[in-house]
Amino acid sequence: QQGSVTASPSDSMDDSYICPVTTGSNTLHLDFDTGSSDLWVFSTDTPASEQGSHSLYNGEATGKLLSGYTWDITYEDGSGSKGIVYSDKVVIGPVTATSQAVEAATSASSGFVSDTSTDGLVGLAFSSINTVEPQQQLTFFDNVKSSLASPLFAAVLKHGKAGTYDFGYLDSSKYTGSIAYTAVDNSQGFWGFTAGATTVGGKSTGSVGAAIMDTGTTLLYLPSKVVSAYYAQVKGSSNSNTYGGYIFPCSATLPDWNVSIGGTTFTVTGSYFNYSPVSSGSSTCYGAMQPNSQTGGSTVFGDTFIKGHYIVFDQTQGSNSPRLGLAKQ
Ligand SMILES: CC[C@H](C)[C@H](NC(=O)C[C@H](O)[C@H](CC1CCCCC1)NC(=O)CCNC(=O)[C@H](Cc1ccccc1)NC(=O)N1CCC(N)CC1)C(=O)NCc1cnc(C)nc1N
Repeated sequence: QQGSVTASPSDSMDDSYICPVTTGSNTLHLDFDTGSSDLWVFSTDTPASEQGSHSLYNGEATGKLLSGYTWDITYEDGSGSKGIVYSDKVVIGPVTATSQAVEAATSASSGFVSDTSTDGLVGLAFSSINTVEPQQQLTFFDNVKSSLASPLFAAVLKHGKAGTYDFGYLDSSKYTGSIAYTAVDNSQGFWGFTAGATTVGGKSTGSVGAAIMDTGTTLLYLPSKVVSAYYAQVKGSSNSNTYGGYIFPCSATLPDWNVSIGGTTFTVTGSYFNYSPVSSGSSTCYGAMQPNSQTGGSTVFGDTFIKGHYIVFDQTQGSNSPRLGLAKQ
């Protein structure tokens, strides 16, 4: 099988990208996250006080309870959720997993409860970091990959408009030039890779090193040397304690940023580095490139990098030789 599902920005800042997913017989809007490996949803098992206006999965109606199984996840940004586990049919686009572990939330942190755009997450990192106990469960991709035309999925996210996640095939109409491949280190359960030399305005701004490709992270978090060299090219920028990161006048001209990955140079358009005003109506803006000290030291290529590129999460060389493919959209 193979197929594509629409991925829509959750808000005007491209904070995350949301896709319709049918779990059992209900369609929910879920955040596809290559930085975690649990598929969890708001459900009829979520306390009514926490259900908010979310669409709900009804495990009792369509799923098979995995008796005694639990899950409990905490994310980089301190948010989290936990609950019980069903096995059920999950359909993404035209791709079906017949017995997918659907993790029903019995509690979720306040950010999830109030974020009405998202009814849960589809974890697409490696199953080695799935949090279900007593027996770890497989991700949607791991469940379907042997039935896909090719064992791969592609993220085709866009700035301010709908893109897609494609499962099982490469779509040459969605990228230009050729795909550059680079080896993945999945020892920590992530789509880890090595990024190389960076330049801004023709000047070298240092090398990046080990990084992860994470659709579930909004911004681009890089070594401080690279970040400070970038903002040195942005008039009026500063690293603000007040706002916990680099800020600049919203009128500033933001230069493009270039990075070498898999022997090819990729560019993030300067305007993508304007995340948003620090508060509504302010003429001071917050940068979409920030130091990796904000992410516990991990260098994370989040949506700021991913949107505008064609990123292939690929196991065609075997599940022990995962790789990332990158191309320009
Ligand atoms: C099995 C755990 C799993 C691997 C887990 N993985 C992750 O945390 C990475 C994963 O991609 C998660 C997935 C998120 C979680 C929140 C909901 C949306 C998806 N990414 C992050 O936590 C990166 C930091 N957060 C973000 O980038 C969120 C994403 C978001 C978007 C829209 C709405 C709400 C949240 N963005 C914001 O909060 N924004 C508001 C602030 C603005 N400056 C940027 C945008 C982990 O590393 N946990 C270990 C961990 C635990 N505790 C801590 C403190 N750090 C940790 N790393």
